[in-house]
Amino acid sequence: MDLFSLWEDLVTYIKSNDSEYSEMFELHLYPVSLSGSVLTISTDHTLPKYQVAWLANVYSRKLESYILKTKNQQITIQVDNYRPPKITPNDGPGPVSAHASAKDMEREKARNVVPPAPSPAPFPEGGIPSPFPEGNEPAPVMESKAADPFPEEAAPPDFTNLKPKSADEVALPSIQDVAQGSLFEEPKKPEAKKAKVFQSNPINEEYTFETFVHGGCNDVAYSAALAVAQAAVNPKLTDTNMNPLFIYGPSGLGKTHLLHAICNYIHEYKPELSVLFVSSETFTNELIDAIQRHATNDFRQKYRNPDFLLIDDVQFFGSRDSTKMEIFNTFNELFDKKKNIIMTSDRTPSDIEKLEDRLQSRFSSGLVAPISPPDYEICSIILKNRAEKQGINLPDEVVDYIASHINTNVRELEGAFNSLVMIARIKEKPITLPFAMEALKDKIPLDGGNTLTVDIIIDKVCDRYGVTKEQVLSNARPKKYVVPRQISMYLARNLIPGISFPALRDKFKRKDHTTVVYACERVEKEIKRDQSTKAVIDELTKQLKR
Ligand SMILES: Nc1ncnc2c1ncn2[C@@H]1O[C@H](COP(=O)(O)OP(=O)(O)OP(=O)(O)O)[C@@H](O)[C@H]1O
Repeated sequence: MDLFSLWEDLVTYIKSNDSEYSEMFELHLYPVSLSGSVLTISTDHTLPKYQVAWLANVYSRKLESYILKTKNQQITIQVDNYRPPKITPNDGPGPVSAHASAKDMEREKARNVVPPAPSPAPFPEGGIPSPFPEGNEPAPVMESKAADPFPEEAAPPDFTNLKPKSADEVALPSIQDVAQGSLFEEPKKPEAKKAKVFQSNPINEEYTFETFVHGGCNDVAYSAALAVAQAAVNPKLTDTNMNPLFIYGPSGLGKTHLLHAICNYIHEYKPELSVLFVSSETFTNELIDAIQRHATNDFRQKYRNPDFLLIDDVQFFGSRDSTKMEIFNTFNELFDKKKNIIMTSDRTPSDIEKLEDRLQSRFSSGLVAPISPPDYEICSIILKNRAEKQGINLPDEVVDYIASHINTNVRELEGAFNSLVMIARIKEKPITLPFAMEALKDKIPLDGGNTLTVDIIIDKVCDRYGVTKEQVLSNARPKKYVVPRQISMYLARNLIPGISFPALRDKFKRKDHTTVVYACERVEKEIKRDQSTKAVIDELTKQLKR
């Protein structure tokens, strides 16, 4: 395998699988060397460090696993963030390991803040042609061991294998700008932590950026959350395009984890900032309480002053006028004061029917970042991390078995892992594949289980209500069709992990996905209001999950 055939292969892969990254790849990246099992990629100096970190920490892993799968070779990708010239020869960005932790990257940054100065060409003679126009080439980054504050870090990239290659021989892939313009600079931990400023919801210290496993399904949300937290530490990095940050996706995929991670990060690096983290329910309840006690000033004092307001599950915001008005005013005031607002929801702002238009547009005015169900790789890493943390010996075949069957909801994945560990402890048995299959048979049917589909759900509901599928899928308005139609929509949305409203719109042959949103909310309300509806839904759910 040589450098350029590997590179071309990666380019083809990126173009066909992640075409949205193509532009950035083409403009900013090029292969530098393939030395042993290390592929070094360089970025030009215009690529923000934040995106370099994303490339090094998120996307490289995906490329590595692609190489492993297709070429059966364990390659590590290093990203050399090529920066403009430096005044002193003592500083310079070393390669960012594809597996570097956030802390590693931060240390790397510390060596990288020096103004430009004229200096020699970036590559040794006979090396790869510079991607920069002649005369505009940035100078090389000089490393000096004596002055290196982090001598244990990896050596600079190996340029010895470089062969000349003209730019048009290499189609350059690019990485999409997932969190625009966030330059990544060194946060410094304060010497002594000040008093904790968190209010309301307690923060789980385990939920950090380090413990969040990220990849293609969640990297936009992860990167944006990290960027927001980093901007708190270094306000120069603040990107107003990301305020508010709105993270959405189905249940159990780590949205709340990311909110905790932001709080933990700020608390670690900038504890003097005030961070208020609440659920939408807390917000609504406190508002109602404040109105009843004639204490709305206290409420406003609390909610309109924090540097960061994080609100979880905003789809549950109440629909009272007073709540809507208060959210609107709180939002506007924080926004005007350039304070940060981060929200999560199980759907996009425009899909939250109860929200009036002006709130929907406020919530959508920053970055709306999706989280999708995890893929097999992410699930495997999460399982391995859990097992390692608890000192459990989880054989690879068990990891494979669980990750390939439960890979749509991390909460369920964790539940399966916890049950398995618990049963093994109670029975005092080692965890083997047959043991795991038996222990998890409620969660993973031994026959492999039928994958639940919208059609199966509709059939089951039709049986229950004595109507036909055609009637459910028609536009007929009699109640005897509307009820099973709405219940089918509700069950499909809740039992098929990751299914989106637009996908349900198509399955149910509706013109507009808001019909599905409305149906789900309607059924949710009915379940709360009416015990017999709840019983029917519970029964159908049980049958469908069998
Ligand atoms: N990518 C991930 N890496 C590590 N742990 C994760 C990841 N995604 C989710 N988890 C874990 O899964 C569990 C559920 O996550 P979380 O509560 O953040 O989900 P959520 O999207 O907020 O769900 P809901 O919408 O139901 O509130 C948590 O224990 C969380 O730490």
